[in-house]
Amino acid sequence: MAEPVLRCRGLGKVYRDGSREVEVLRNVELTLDAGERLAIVGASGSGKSTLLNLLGGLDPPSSGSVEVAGQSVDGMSEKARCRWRNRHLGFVYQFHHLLAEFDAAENVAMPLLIGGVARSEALKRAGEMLERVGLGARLDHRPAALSGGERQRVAIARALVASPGCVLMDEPTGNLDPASAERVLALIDDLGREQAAFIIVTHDPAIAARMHRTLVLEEGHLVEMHG
Ligand SMILES: Nc1ncnc2c1ncn2[C@@H]1O[C@H](COP(=O)(O)OP(=O)(O)OP(=O)(O)O)[C@@H](O)[C@H]1O
Repeated sequence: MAEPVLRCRGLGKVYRDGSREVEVLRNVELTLDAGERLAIVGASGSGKSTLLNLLGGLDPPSSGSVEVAGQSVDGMSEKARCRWRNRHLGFVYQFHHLLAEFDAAENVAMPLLIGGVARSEALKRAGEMLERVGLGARLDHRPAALSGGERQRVAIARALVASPGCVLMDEPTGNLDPASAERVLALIDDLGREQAAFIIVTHDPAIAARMHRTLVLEEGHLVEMHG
């Protein structure tokens, strides 16, 4: 049987704020198969962003483990973790997090450059990816010269350019008008069919309905959504 793209076991997160402890995640179990598209929903403050940060190795869990492509992040050095993240994961955040001083093609090329691909090849592949997201005419525009929807499409191109097994998205359309949001979602449908598994955090039931499976975070537990 094929190995899952991502698996977490007994995942827990407690934030300590002075003498106060907030237990945000409790014993979260999740298995994501290749090509699977999963929505995570839950009330504001239920821990969705926290979970995504743990899954992406951006923040350490208080308990439990995360494995991506069969490899656990536990105990990795910072450098090894960055390499692991760059190789296996793509990220799309609510706010694009593009680098202001680089143009669209350079931003998209970044995961390839970090992964050791030569600059000319990286920029060529970035250009092809931007073409695919409908931004072939914007390669040399810096983020400030792009609309919100265009920036988000650049961020999606960047997340996918190195063909990661898994893409983590935190409210990727939360910040967009309905027409731009639809364009971004159509792109996720399209690109998702071809390659990566996706986990998308969303408040929007209509977006969740487009995924294969929806899980809800409730009182720290991740459970199947019913009805
Ligand atoms: N660094 C931190 N220190 C202390 N508490 C935190 C920290 N980060 C998040 N929290 C708390 O953890 C809980 C979960 O936050 P998180 O941002 O993961 O929720 P969310 O479901 O993504 O919310 P939203 O939908 O509003 O973005 C919240 O109660 C928040 O206040």
